[in-house]
Amino acid sequence: MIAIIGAGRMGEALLAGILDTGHDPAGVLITEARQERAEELRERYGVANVSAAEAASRADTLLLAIKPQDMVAALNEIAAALPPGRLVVSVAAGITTAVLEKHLPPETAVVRAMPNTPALVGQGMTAVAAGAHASAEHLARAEALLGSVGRVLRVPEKHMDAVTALSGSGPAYFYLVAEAMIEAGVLLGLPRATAETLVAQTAVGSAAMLRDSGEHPALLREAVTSPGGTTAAALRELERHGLRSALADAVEAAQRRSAELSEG
Ligand SMILES: NC(=O)C1=CN([C@@H]2O[C@H](COP(=O)(O)OP(=O)(O)OC[C@H]3O[C@@H](n4cnc5c(N)ncnc54)[C@H](O)[C@@H]3O)[C@@H](O)[C@H]2O)C=CC1
Ligand SMILES: O=C(O)[C@@H]1CCC=N1
Repeated sequence: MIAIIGAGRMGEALLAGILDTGHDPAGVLITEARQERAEELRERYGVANVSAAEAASRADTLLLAIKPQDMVAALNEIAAALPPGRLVVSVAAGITTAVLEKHLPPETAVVRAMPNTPALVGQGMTAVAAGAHASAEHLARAEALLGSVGRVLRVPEKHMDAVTALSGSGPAYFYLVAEAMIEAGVLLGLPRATAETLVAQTAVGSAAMLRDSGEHPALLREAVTSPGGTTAAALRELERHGLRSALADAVEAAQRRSAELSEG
């Protein structure tokens, strides 16, 4: 039995992805504080909403997808009812395995994970790091669960804030670029629906080449850039407006924020 504690945006992405892989909804519980949200998910996915204590006592694996600011309160509720031998996986930004362990019964196996919302469509990217009491079997169990909704990479825990900044928040950067490109297409006079289709499929195609061709992105970009052509004219403007340094500053800010969240 799996329990997802906190079924907001990330919790739902994981829930939907896990069910899509053929997991029986009867084997998944949710614990969601907002009643109307719990009801919506029950209707959509057929999963039951139970108290944190019931989730802790019935599920072998607890997946915590609540905000970092709500984490300690939720851990205290779970800790009171958690039998030995359970696996607790947290996807909260900035919450270290040490903090999780401190608020759970001694020796509890914890895994810190950082997924992203494309898990909803089975294309997630998750990084995992084991806590002090998580065995190889626990880590493998967390990897199998998160691997059902995309790719999984093991990282040292010290890299988790950087991972959060890059792949955890990363989808938002791509969506912002997509949004801006669609608006630019509309500015050029394209119908909005046309611009949306052009941008979405260009994103999908570019992402597939980036992942599957084995080529460095710089080479893929060069292949689009004809001498004296349109792409070179566009790229010069992107460089002039500081796209690279904007991204470097952005991921640094995200990493800092992730580190701040661990301070409570
Ligand atoms: N949204 C994203 O792209 C990603 C989010 N995360 C992490 O996932 C966590 C959740 O983020 P979001 O889904 O964006 O936030 P959200 O606000 O959409 O979801 C949090 C949910 O938890 C519920 N909740 C709060 N306290 C609770 C409690 N004690 N018991 C049961 N339910 C409770 C809230 O009602 C809400 O539905 C955060 O820790 C975030 O760092 C990690 C990776 C990506
Ligand atoms: O914005 C956030 O804090 C969460 C963590 C990574 C993506 N969303």
